[in-house]
Amino acid sequence: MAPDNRSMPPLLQLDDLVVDIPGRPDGAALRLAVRPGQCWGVLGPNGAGKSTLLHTLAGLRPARRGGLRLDGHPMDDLPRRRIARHLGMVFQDQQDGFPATVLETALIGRHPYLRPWEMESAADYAAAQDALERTGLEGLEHRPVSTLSGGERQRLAIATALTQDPRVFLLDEPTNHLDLHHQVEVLDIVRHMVAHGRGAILTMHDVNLTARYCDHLLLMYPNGDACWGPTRDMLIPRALERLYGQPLAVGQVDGMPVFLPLGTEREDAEPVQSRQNDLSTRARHKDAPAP
Ligand SMILES: Nc1ncnc2c1ncn2[C@@H]1O[C@H](COP(=O)(O)OP(=O)(O)OP(=O)(O)O)[C@@H](O)[C@H]1O
Repeated sequence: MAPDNRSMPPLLQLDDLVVDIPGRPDGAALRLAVRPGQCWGVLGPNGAGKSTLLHTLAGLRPARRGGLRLDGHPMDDLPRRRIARHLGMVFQDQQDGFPATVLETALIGRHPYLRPWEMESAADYAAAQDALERTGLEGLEHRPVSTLSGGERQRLAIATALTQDPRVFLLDEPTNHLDLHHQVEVLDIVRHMVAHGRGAILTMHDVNLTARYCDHLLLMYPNGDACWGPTRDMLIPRALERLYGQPLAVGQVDGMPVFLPLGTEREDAEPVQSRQNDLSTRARHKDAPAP
């Protein structure tokens, strides 16, 4: 049975945090806690403020109101190095700051643990190598990052965060640029880290993968509203339709809800309830034509 992590002290706590989205009135004050073993998915349409929230949680931009606590300590009181050991951020788009190889880039994850001018140790190299292997980048160690494909670059960003080994992973669209197999592989890695006592917050656009991998959801609406809670309580079709302004069909696969976007141009669009389909794998396999 999964441990009841509600009794564990939060790794990251949002105390009535209001994200500062330029030119917009105050949105909802977020009061939630990320505990060891929890994976939070942040869903919302383009421009709702998901990346801005993650940057705020990483301490890269100030909140408009409220505060953050790491392990119970106000983040404002903590030195940057301590924060960098606690929080690992993967950005939505990776920038090539300066020419570097794949291995050198993964090793950046060890910087919060090194003194100024200290060289990486054999253990640091081993951590980077292990992260590259876990993300399927072994063999590319000496390639310039500029030669990587979009998906390889995204996996390198995840590998760098794994090398950093933070307590909380802040991942801005971690499945960006990834094919289906690598999406699942990366989310399995996140799940593994979470199962080993880390916490994670992921912004995502794929509702179905989010529902499958995240045990908690935060829904961010474009008007600044937000709601959050355990995933099983949040997957309400009408709430998701309102979130995206998008009609959805709802089915089931292996006992999990599955949401499919419907065309918006149909005038005869039926209400959600009557569009529910049984997409269970057993039903599909039974009805599938013989190969
Ligand atoms: N530095 C800035 N100056 C002005 N506006 C900004 C700035 N940063 C973000 N914004 C605006 O804030 C809003 C929220 O942006 P954000 O990138 O957080 O949204 P998002 O939910 O992550 O979107 P997406 O799903 O498209 O990645 C957007 O309207 C964006 O244009």
